[in-house]
Amino acid sequence: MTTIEVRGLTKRYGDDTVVDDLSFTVEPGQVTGFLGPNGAGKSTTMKMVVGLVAPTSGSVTIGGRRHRDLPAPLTEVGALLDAGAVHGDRKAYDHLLALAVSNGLFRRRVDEVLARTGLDGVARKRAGGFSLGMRQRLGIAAALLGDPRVLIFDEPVNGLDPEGIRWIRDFMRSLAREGRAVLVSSHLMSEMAHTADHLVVVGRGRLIADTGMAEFLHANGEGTVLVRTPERAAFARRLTAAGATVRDGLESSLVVSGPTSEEIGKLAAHHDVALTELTPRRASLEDAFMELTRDSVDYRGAAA
Ligand SMILES: Nc1ncnc2c1ncn2[C@@H]1O[C@H](COP(=O)(O)OP(=O)(O)OP(=O)(O)O)[C@@H](O)[C@H]1O
Repeated sequence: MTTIEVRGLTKRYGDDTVVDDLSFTVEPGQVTGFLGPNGAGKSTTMKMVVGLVAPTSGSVTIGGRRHRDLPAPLTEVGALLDAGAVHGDRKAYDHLLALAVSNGLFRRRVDEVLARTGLDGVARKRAGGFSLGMRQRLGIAAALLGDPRVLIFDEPVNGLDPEGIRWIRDFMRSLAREGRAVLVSSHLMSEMAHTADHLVVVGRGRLIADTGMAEFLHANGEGTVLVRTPERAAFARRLTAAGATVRDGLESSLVVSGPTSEEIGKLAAHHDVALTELTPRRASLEDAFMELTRDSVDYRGAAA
């Protein structure tokens, strides 16, 4: 199983430290969301993974080896870094064929990746006429040419319409289900909530959080239930006796974790307690992310 191991990774441009002693691991079989505000150093880190930028110090390895030591890099790691980087006058098929041939890959992979990304119908069309969504698919097709175990995508859904976003999300999930390690960057928490199993959050080049998605959701309120009742103290005791964890919420409410809202409703009915509110809470991920990165946003609007 191939992982990406980032250890003490640092990049300085002059006096600016844009990636600062970053360490994390991207595990196979899951989507790792790489999240941070604009300018946090995500793209620079991804470029260091694939050897396009040299680290000032620290290391990044793929399956234990640095990118420059991989004998056939495209068969180990595929990357979508900039979807615009395709010759506009080249046909999709020819673009992929040139990449395959120059990297010693089988020609049949071109047809395979075109089919997998749904581009077989436009393979003989010039990439210059492609929509942004189709250019993204072509970039993904190129990343998949060597059938690599590790894939990295830099802001793949930026600028796409809802259908394009849905397609990319589902596609990344299917790559992870095949046991590949998938690293995808975004500056939108809401995007990650739909896609990632694991989260690596950065701000000003530094690691802010490295956590499972489920843990992150739970820590930020997902799975709790807001309860209001005129018999607040008595019902809180009943809930605690039934094994729930109860804390005081705003405006005389109770925030209950453990049981579902249905179980809480049944417990109330059983003890003849009137409830005036019973609301399962959804975590506000965007709020949680803003809170996490509050001190590391470079340029904030005047209203913030
Ligand atoms: N070649 C370079 N020379 C000097 N500074 C650079 C260079 N490349 C990136 N930077 C700076 O490094 C910082 C991090 O940039 P980077 O693109 O890695 O961030 P990012 O998290 O991907 O942000 P975004 O979401 O805006 O792309 C920025 O302040 C950027 O201006």
